[in-house]
Amino acid sequence: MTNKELILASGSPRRQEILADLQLAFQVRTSDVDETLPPGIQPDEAVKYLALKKAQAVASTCSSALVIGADTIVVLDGQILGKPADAADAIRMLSRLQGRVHQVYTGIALIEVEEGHIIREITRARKTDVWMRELSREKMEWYVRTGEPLDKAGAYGIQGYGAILIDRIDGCYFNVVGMSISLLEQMMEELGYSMFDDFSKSRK
Ligand SMILES: Cc1cn([C@H]2C[C@H](O)[C@@H](COP(=O)(O)OP(=O)(O)OP(=O)(O)O)O2)c(=O)[nH]c1=O
Repeated sequence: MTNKELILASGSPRRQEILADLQLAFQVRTSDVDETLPPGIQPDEAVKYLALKKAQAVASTCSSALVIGADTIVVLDGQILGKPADAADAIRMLSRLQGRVHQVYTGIALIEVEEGHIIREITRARKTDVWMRELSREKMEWYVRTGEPLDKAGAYGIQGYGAILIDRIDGCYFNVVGMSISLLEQMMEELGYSMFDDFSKSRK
């Protein structure tokens, strides 16, 4: 058992739901980091870079904690697609993704803080291949009208109405939603913790 707090440094409702569904005791603390990427950075490095930035911004305000940061991007033909700027941008993104396979990368950063100091920090990234089916203009317009695409990388959410757009995936489903549970547990184990032994609500 640990006396550390588990802190999710993310405003993403999807990431909060992932941890809540696992019955973990955690707090949410967000920061406002600049998400500009260094030019030419590779996708797996990009998501680790941003996940770490988000986690570091929150870790610097903690006294005794394990802080989780994460970042998700969609990559098509090697080009990074972030969140759409507006509905027209969402249609543009979906037009490019439909009928094709793309990659979703999510980076996770885990930072251990003790007595207000960062002791250890690790970052990992995972990739999932996602096949989106062919979509008519009407289908894309309907989907964008649901409002779902606007706050999501690649303009879709596999966990919502977006499920009807996706034919199949190769890799971790939770990695597409915003954070791979198995990768997070693996990272916790690397630091000598376990989600369920240390942060399960039933153990508090
Ligand atoms: C591809 C895909 C992305 N997404 C979401 C996950 C992330 O919330 C979002 C990518 O944006 P991120 O910048 O990774 O995260 P965020 O801005 O929502 O939250 P924060 O920066 O505070 O951590 O896209 C889905 O919910 N479903 C999907 O299928």
